[in-house]
Amino acid sequence: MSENRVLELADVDSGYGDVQVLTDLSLHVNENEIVCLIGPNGAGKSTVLKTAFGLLSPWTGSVTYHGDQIGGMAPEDIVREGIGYVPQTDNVFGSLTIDENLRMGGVARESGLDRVIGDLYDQFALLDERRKSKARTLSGGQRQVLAFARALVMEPDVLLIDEPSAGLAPNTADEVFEHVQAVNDLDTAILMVEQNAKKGLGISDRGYVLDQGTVRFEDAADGLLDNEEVSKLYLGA
Ligand SMILES: Nc1ncnc2c1ncn2[C@@H]1O[C@H](COP(=O)(O)OP(=O)(O)OP(=O)(O)O)[C@@H](O)[C@H]1O
Repeated sequence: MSENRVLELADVDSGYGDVQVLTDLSLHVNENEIVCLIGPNGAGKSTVLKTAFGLLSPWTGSVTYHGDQIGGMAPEDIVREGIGYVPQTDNVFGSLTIDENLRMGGVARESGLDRVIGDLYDQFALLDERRKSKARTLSGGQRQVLAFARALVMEPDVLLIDEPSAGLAPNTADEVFEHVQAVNDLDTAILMVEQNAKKGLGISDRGYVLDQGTVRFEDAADGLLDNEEVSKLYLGA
């Protein structure tokens, strides 16, 4: 294996209760990559992130982080290992200030909290300016940025992001995608679920098309964008 795999799901079956959603699903994220998961509603994209983050245990198959098994570990332990997760909704505490939200993101840190939060304020000026404001006063796009920053307080090697552009106006979504790229530029690999497949792939290195709980296509992002079958079936072309 030439590349350095941060996260890998291999031959995973997973689901809710006795309802199977993922079937024999395999995908991976290499160091410093942005990988985009696309596919129709209900394909199982969010379920992949939940299985990688320990919110669901794989029924069969393996989930590995830097080659170590993490399948079945609890989310609080997975966070300590170095995986961050930004869910699609309810990803910040509206009644807490921006600063309090960031500190909550670091409760599992043993040291260095002030240093890392200082670095995040340097990176995200809009958060720095509003430190003492309640998170509920932020716009949808700003809230999304706070959710990224909160997950970054643990300095993860890989960040799982569920539909960062959901519910945002196109211009705001573009700004959020720029922040995703900025996070990646600082050496955090990203596995992102995105409904806006063209834009999501547009900022990604590689992508996977999920349908009915399994991978139908995988390729470089440009390759998926240029693939006629993928375009016709999944990109609305
Ligand atoms: N908590 C749950 N309990 C039972 N079934 C669930 C649960 N969450 C999701 N599902 C089902 O799992 C399947 C896959 O859902 P998932 O949210 O992973 O799809 P998705 O590809 O992310 O779709 P969307 O774009 O609509 O979010 C769907 O049929 C959904 O109804």
